[in-house]
Amino acid sequence: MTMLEKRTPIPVEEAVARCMAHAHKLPVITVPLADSLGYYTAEAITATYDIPMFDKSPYDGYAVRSVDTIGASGDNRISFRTVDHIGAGAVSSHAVQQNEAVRIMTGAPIPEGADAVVMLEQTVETEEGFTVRKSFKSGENIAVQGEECKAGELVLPAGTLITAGVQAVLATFSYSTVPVRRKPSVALIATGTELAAIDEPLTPGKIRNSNGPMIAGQLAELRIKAATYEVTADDYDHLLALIKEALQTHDIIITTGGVSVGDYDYMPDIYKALEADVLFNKVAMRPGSVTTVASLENQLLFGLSGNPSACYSGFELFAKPVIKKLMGATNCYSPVIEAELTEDFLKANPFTRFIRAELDVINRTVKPAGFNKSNAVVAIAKSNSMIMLPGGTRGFQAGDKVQVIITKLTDVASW
Ligand SMILES: Nc1nc2c(c(=O)[nH]1)N[C@H]1C(S)=C(S)[C@@H](COP(=O)(O)OP(=O)(O)OC[C@H]3O[C@@H](n4cnc5c(N)ncnc54)[C@H](O)[C@@H]3O)O[C@H]1N2
Ligand code: MOO
Ligand SMILES: [Mg+2]
Repeated sequence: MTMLEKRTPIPVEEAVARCMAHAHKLPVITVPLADSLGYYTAEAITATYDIPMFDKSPYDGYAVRSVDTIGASGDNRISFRTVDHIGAGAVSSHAVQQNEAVRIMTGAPIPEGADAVVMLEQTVETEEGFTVRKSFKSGENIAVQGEECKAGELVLPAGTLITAGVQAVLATFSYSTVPVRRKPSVALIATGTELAAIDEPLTPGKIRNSNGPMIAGQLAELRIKAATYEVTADDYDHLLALIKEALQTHDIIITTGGVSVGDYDYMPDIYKALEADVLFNKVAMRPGSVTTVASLENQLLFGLSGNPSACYSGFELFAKPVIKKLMGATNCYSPVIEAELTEDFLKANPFTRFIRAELDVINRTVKPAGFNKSNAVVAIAKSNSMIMLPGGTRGFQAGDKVQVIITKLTDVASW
C-alpha cells in the first residue's frame, strides 16, 4: 500500500489563473472566409474605405435638388422632369439641373447636382416626370458616404469571435481569406475499466461512457473537433503509452477519470512519469475538486474528474478559457450575471460550489437543474448555466441573489 498523497486545495480563481498563465496564443494562419466561423480575428479589422463608399439612395425614388422643392405644398405641387433612370450598380452621367430628377433605385449613387431623394410614394406621376407636395431639406433621404465608418477607422479589434456578422464585415473589406490563430488540436481520452462502448451490452458493473461524447460536444461548441481516442481501461502502462502517443500530435490532452486517490486512479502517476509540471491537483470547489491540470513545454493536460457533473464543470471552468486564449480571444471567460434564486439551496458550502442550473435571462431568475450531485448527468443536459456559491457560506434561500455563469447562450427552453 503506497502512502496517500497529500493534496493542497487552491482557490478556483488561482487554478484558472495558473491555467491561463500556461496558455500561449497559437500561430497565425489564414482560412477561407467561408470556413472562418468560430475562429478569432488575429489582426484588427480596419476600414479600407468609407462605408457607404459613396452617397447613395436609401429608397426607390427620384434624386432632386432640394432647392427646387422649396415652397411645395398640397396647393402648390412642384413638377420635375425625369432625365435619367438608374438602378443599384449603375452611375448616372447626368448632372441634375433645375427641376430635373433622376429616377433612382435603392443603393444607387446620388447623381451629381442632386442632394435629396423623393420616395416614389411621395410623388404623383406626370407625363414628363412627377410632382411633389412637400419641400425637402438638403441631404434628406441620402445615405451619406462614411456614415457607418470612415476609411482608417478601427472596425473590429483583434481577438473578436468570428460570427456571421463579423463575416459580413470581413466580406465588406474584401477578406477572401482571414488571418486567425489556428485551433488547438485536442486529444480526448475517456478512462475507466467500467466504461462500456455505446453499443456494448451493459454487463454488471459497467456504465456508459457519457463524459467522452459530452466533452467532444463541449469542444464542438467551440468549433473544435476532438481527436477521440479509444476508451481506455484503468491500465497504467496502456494509458501512459496512449497519452504519450497523443502528445506526439496534440496541443491539449483531455482525460476524464482516474485522477483522484483511488487504487485504479493512474493519472497522478502518469503526470509523474511524463515529468509534467502539475499546476494543481486539488481545487477548493465542488464538484470537481480533484481536477488536475499539468503542463509540458507548450502542451497542457487536463485531467478532468470521472464524475460527469465534475467533468463538465472542470471543462467549462478551466479548459474552455484556455482554448479561447490559445485561439487569440480577447474575451476568454463565459459571462457572469447576478440572478435571483427561485428555490432554496440549503446545503452549506465549505468550498465554492457550482450548480448546473436553469437561468431565465429575461427575468434574471435561476434554479438548480434538478438532481445535482457530482455524478449527475441529466442536470447538465437541462442546464444553461452554473450557479456559483462562494466557499465558506451557509445555505441560500429563494429570493437570494447569486452569481451565475452563463454556459449556453441559445436554445434554452425558458427563453
Ligand atoms: N478517498 C477519496 N475518494 C474520492 C475523492 C477523494 O477526495 N478521496 N474524491 C471524490 C470525488 S470528489 C470525485 S469527483 C471522484 C473523482 O474520481 P476520478 O476523477 O478519479 O474518476 P473515476 O474514479 O475514474 O470515476 C469517478 C466516477 O465517475 C464515473 N465515470 C468515470 N468516467 C466516466 C465516463 N467517461 N462517463 C461517465 N461516468 C464516468 C465512474 O464510473 C465513477 O463512478 O473521486 C471521489 N473519490
Ligand atoms: O471532484 Mo468531486 O466531483 O468534487 O465531487
Ligand atoms: Mg477515481
